Amino acid sequence: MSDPRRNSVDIPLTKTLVQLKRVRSLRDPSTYSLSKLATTLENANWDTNSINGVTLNLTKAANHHMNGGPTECENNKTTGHKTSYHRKANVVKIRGLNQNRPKLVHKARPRKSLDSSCVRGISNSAANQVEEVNSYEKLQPDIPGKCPSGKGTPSKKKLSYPNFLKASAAMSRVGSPCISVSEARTNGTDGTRVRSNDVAGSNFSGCGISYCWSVGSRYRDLNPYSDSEDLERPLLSTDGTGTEVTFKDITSFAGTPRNLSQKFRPKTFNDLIGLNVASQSLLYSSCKGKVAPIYLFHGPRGTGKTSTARIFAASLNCLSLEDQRPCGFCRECVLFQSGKSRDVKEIDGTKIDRSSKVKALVASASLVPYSSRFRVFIIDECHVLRDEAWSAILKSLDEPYRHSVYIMVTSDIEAVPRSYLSHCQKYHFPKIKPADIIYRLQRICVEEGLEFENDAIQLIAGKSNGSLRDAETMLDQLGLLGKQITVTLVNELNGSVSDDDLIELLDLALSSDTTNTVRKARELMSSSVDPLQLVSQLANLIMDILSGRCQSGLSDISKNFLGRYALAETGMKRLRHALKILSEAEKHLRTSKNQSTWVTVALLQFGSAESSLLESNDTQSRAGYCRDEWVSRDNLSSAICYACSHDKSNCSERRCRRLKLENIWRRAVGKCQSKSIKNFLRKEGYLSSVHVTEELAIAEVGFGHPDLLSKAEKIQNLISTSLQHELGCDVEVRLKLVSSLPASHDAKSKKQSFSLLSCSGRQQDLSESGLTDIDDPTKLVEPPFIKLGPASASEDDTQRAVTIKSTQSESDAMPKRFILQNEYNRCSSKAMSEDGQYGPHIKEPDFQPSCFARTRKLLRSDHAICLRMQNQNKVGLAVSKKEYEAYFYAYDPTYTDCYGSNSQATLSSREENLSMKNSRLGSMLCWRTPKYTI
Ligand SMILES: Nc1ncnc2c1ncn2[C@@H]1O[C@H](COP(=O)(O)OP(=O)(O)OP(=O)(O)O)[C@@H](O)[C@H]1O
Ligand SMILES: [Zn+2]
Repeated sequence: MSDPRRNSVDIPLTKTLVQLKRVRSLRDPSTYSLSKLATTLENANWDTNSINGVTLNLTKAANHHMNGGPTECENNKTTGHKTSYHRKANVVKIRGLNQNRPKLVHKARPRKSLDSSCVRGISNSAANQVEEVNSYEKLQPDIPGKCPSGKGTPSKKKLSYPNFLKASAAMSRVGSPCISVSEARTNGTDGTRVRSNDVAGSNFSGCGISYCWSVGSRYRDLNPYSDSEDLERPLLSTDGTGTEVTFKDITSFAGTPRNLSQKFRPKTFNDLIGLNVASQSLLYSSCKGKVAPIYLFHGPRGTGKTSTARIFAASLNCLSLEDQRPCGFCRECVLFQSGKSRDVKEIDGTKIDRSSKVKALVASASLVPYSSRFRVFIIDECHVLRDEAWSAILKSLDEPYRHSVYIMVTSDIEAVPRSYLSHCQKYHFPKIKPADIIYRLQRICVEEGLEFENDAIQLIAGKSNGSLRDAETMLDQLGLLGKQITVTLVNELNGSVSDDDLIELLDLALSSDTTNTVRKARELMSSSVDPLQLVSQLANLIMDILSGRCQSGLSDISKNFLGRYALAETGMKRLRHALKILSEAEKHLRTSKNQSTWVTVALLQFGSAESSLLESNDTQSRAGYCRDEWVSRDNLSSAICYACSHDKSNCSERRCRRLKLENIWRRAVGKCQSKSIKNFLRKEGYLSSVHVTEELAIAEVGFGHPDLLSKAEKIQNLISTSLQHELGCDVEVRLKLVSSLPASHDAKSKKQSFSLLSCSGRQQDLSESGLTDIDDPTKLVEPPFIKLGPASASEDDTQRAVTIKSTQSESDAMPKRFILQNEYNRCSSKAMSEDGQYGPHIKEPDFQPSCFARTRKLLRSDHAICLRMQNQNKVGLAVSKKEYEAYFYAYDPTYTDCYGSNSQATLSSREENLSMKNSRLGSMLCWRTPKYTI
């Protein structure tokens, strides 16, 4: 039967040789195996004078591989041309190249690699010798001390060179493993090879899949196992003088490793790092013969999927009876390691892009293995396979083929349709743990004689993001520098910031040192550090600190920082919050054109916003006190002032605040006309707190019994009027039931507890007694008190009060910590202007430390309040009725910038704490921060 491939038997050789010559010119002869053949070919003397063809004169070296090879190619049955392969002394003649050649070239192109005639000639003729040379003993390498297959003493037998060449020639059969129908039949008759099922039908004329096998250059470079036409070549002695080929020769033929990844590519399951489960399972599977038809290896890049697939493939075909498979010494292992196995194919998924190739693949899988137990197809990047390919492969699994195994490899399992996934036995390859990477890198350094700093290795491991290949590649690059591998070098190579620099920046940002934060951030980003990378590095650093992975090799300053933050709970909270800000900033960064600004803005939020969070946490922890402090007197016994967290004895305003409230109440009650009411209020009621905004004061008055409370409710207006007279502004009175009245609260010595949450940030505990000085109560309505809302506010509006507290002590300029405690959750405000920008009330905040009035004016609107800190700092708050949104805006004259803090302040109602969730304004304020620099 005619075999079309034979029409072109001589063409591919020419092409291959030309190709090899080209390759030779591109590749380093000392490192790339292909060039070894090319070197030989370079010495070839092409004689084109022959009318019938080309005479190829090979030098002695080149001629070696012909020894023992066949001398005649089989007849070309179609054309009648005789393609001879003469070996005469050092001259090999290839005949049969005639005038029809261009035509043949054209025809033959699609399956050029199938038809390298002379090598085919060799292999075909050598086919009968395969049995002879394929035996384990003949291929057994000389490896003293090793006991192959565990079968007694190690073989000392060396393969003689001619025999080896026979073997290699036999194994070097060029072309696809998929034979044509005719070939299959031909071979089938002598029992060397049969198709188990001719799935392609009688039309199938050769698989033509060598393109599939012949993986791209990447695979050719990296993969000695690929069944590409390049690798289908005879083995050559490098110097031409050798007469014996050892195991070493074979492995070296597979190619000198070009990088550390190749050099240290795992060869057994034991070599795999961090893949215990997968390794054990696959090893067991191959040892026990429980082999699934299709596997799927998935996971991030550089985690050993392809390596494992290869090891598994080798293990499946390993002849060893031991549990340690692949043994590395049996015939199959040697074939595999030398890249000569015909039964293990590595295919790039992108190459199976046509139905013809899919068919060819499936047809090929249906063939019985050449010499092994299984035909293994490793399909890399399987997520690019088309549905057609998947269906064909999966369908073929239904056929009774017991010998084909697919190992699908992908780093993007999401892209593989679920229906296909369920057919596969899946193995996940997780990111390699840093500790494992470090261990591996250290071992490589030792083996390669590289000097290294341990911290540098740790840094590399950290930067490799769980990819061992990335780590090895980085190490490779650093090793080229010929210096010791140091942290600085690693940072330079990666364009990253050192941990000391990062910590300095973090410290500045957390301590709200705006000027220096901006300066440092600029400095780092201008030194070619990508803003995104800076954010990512900062986030990683914080995570390291939070997870207790304190860095070694840091400067004293950095250690000091870690001592302050990593060991203190508050420090950890700050860091957590900073991390949150960074993660939000990262989202913006990806879409922003002005990334540096975003980074700076994020950094500037560390101090303020994080403080809000801290305070909010503090507040929540003592929420009962803050919300109902006038009810509960449990905290009276506490030695800590809840206003400033200082010892009560050090609280400077405590006593006078206490007296102020007592006297306000006393004088207000004194203004009542009715003596009985006067007595009732003086005896049964007490003023627990006053919250004063610009035009409204909210006074809370407590009574110890429900009956008393209901009685008081009847005279609420009277109480209100009295207080209005006393305070000089509208007063909203809130009557509360308290568990018990302070002991002899009407006496000077009574213990009365209330808290005054003022804009100064003082939650005043006025439980002290015995003070006689009475300040002018009107001072209470001045800052530090807060003014809420417009005078024209509706009654609903007047129900609202805002308390802003800072734990900052007066003497302490920074940091500011604000808490928003909001007793309302609705407001008829329009905090945002229509264009989505922040409202007119804060349009052009022109903050001057001394111009509180102006600030107030700027911030003031139906829905904004402003207040002044005792030390002249200002805080603006705008609220909206939407979703309890609240916008917090702060300015601190000790900073050069003003900045917004959005999401972390806590809006709390009496019943519940509501987290402020809106971030819009905060972002905008932050975004426009530079405008407000003064
Ligand atoms: N688990 C591992 N154990 C040992 N070496 C590993 C491991 N993972 C990766 N390597 C190293 O990385 C190199 C590349 O690994 P491999 O090609 O198997 O990764 P991969 O997961 O298939 O990557 P990709 O998805 O990018 O193809 C190996 O040569 C080896 O040096
Ligand atoms: Zn083996």
